Amino acid sequence: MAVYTEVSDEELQAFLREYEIGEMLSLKGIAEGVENSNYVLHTASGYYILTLYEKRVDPADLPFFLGLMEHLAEAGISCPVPIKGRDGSALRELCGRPAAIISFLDGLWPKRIHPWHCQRLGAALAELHLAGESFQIRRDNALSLDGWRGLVDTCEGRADEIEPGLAGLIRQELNFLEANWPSDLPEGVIHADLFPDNVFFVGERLSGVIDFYFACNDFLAYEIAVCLNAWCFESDASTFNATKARMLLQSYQSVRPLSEAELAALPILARGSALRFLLTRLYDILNHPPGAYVTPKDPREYCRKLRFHQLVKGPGAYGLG
Ligand SMILES: Nc1ncnc2c1ncn2[C@@H]1O[C@H](COP(=O)(O)OP(=O)(O)O)[C@@H](O)[C@H]1O
Ligand SMILES: N[C@@H](CCOP(=O)(O)O)C(=O)O
Repeated sequence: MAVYTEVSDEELQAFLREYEIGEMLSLKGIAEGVENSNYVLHTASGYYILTLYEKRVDPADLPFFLGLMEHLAEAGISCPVPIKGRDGSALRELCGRPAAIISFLDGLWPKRIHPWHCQRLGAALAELHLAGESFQIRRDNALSLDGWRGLVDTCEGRADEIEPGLAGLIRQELNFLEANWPSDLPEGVIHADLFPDNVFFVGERLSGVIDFYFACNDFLAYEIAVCLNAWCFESDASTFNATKARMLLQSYQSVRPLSEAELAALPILARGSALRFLLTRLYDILNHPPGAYVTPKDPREYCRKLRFHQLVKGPGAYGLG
């Protein structure tokens, strides 16, 4: 359950006086999510999402996240739009936390992934990458190579509690990635957490993308690798579904063709992406406060995905060629 901060009726009413979105009708906490406190807010003018940004979000990054959503929505990407108050600002404070209201997106995230989901995702991702080209603010990816080293240093002492041999796996993989990580691929704004729970569908139409709170500048092809991991494995997390990957890659390339260098880099980018989610999940499970509402995600899923990519010889393994 992701409601860390409770909001009283009085606090909410005072907060809403800063907006022109009508009288408050109801406020309901949202159980899903990990990072922030999210509520569905119903007012006389419709439904919205109220987010209170919790301690893992650096307030200095919020203008990037909110500005990006506004920029992408203006460019025609279906994503939440930050709602501005009477003073023209979308970012203010509630219950001692930075807080914002964003528009509500219709749709449901897919619990079971079919190849057609991956096809819709590929084109939407490429459109997002193109729309991000003209966004002026920059945010480096704190969860790329440098960040991974910090997480390995913090976690490796207790990693074998989760799976025997895990400490060795992550140390060796980090060494490999540090020696081989590409340096000259096309960069741009990426969502960086484009998992199925952040992509909504209405029927077979992709209705929108949410949760831009990891967005940053990085290799565009790294984002594709994140999606290959999050969308294209079967539920055992070891069996890779090359049909889903082909649908994703072909559809992406129908909007933004990938260079030879980007295609050749996919296996190492997929290894890096697997290590990134392995490490953040490992950190979260090792530092999970007893009794906390949020259920930590399983890092071992990403060990299995990493082991798959370690055996990959080239991009053909992802359904191409
Ligand atoms: N703009 C939105 N429209 C509709 N539902 C949303 C929207 N933003 C968030 N949600 C709901 O809130 C849940 C958690 O949001 P998310 O941004 O993923 O949280 P967190 O960043 O804490 O992980 C989502 O799974 C979805 O159900
Ligand atoms: N997608 C990450 C966790 C981040 O959670 P989200 O609810 O903010 O998408 C993972 O699966 O490890």
